[in-house]
Amino acid sequence: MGIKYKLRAMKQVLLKNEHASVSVEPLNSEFEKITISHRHCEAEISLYGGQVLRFKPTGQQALLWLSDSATYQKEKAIRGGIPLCWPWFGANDKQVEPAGNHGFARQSQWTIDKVSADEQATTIILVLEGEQYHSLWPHAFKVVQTLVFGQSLKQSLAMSNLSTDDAQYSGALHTYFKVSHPSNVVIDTLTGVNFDDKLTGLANTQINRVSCVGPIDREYHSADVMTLVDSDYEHIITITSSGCQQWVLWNPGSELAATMADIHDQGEHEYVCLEAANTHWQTITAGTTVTMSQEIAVQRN
Ligand SMILES: O=P(O)(O)OC[C@H]1O[C@@H](O)[C@H](O)[C@@H](O)[C@@H]1O
Repeated sequence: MGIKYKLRAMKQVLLKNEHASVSVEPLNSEFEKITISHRHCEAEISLYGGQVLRFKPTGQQALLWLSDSATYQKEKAIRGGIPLCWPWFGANDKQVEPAGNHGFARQSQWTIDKVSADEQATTIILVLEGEQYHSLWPHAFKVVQTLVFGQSLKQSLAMSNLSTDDAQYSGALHTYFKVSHPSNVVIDTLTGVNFDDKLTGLANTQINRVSCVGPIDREYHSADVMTLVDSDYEHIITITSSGCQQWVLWNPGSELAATMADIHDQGEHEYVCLEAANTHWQTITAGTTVTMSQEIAVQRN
């Protein structure tokens, strides 16, 4: 089982120095959030899901979308920010019965391991660990998420298999990028890349510039650096991944979004998900650690 989680009754300052202040406070009666203020950025993280909710580099647009209708409730995932899809991505295709999308990490309480800040950034390290934690993933494990909030956001997920058997995982850093409108967004770095289209079930190659207007749900087989250019926000977001073999591009489009209670009215016109992912099963050999990571940086265009 995972570590028993104890909710703090009131706001607690975790760190305050000449560079940053970091505090943790109740988000509602069950959950807590960490708030970070640094000269280079403002950010928030929910300990439920270990999920970055907000990141705004100083002098720039907020980079992450968070639904106004997001639910903050056990056994539900928070819609927005950067949900952690782990230890499986999408539906768990090893199971006969549906297992629930995207694993259990985004529906688990994470704990704070370390907080530090210097002139360049605030670093937060969160941990999720357990054994027999989920019937579909019984392995003893420890996942360490390191978040470095500075002018950019660096995020890494180090997954340790502490059991004596090899384990398999798939996963994604499921980033909801806040955009002026998906039709204003260009991701030319996907042009020429092979993809699996989850809506048609067909494999294809991206010949022309991809449209980010939903419905779109594709797994692009590329580990290249991605650029997301938003003509109205007049900025370029650069996303660099490591330990990830795919980029998933997802926007539900209006028809599906209208059926999703946790997307506020017209919310699907405010984001594009571009997810650093391993959509196929990967092995974590017994006793070893593997890492998925990304860096998100923005510049004016
Ligand atoms: O609604 P969820 O479980 O957060 O998933 C959202 C989407 O996440 C994307 O990563 C998947 O490719 C989509 O198929 C899925 O619909």
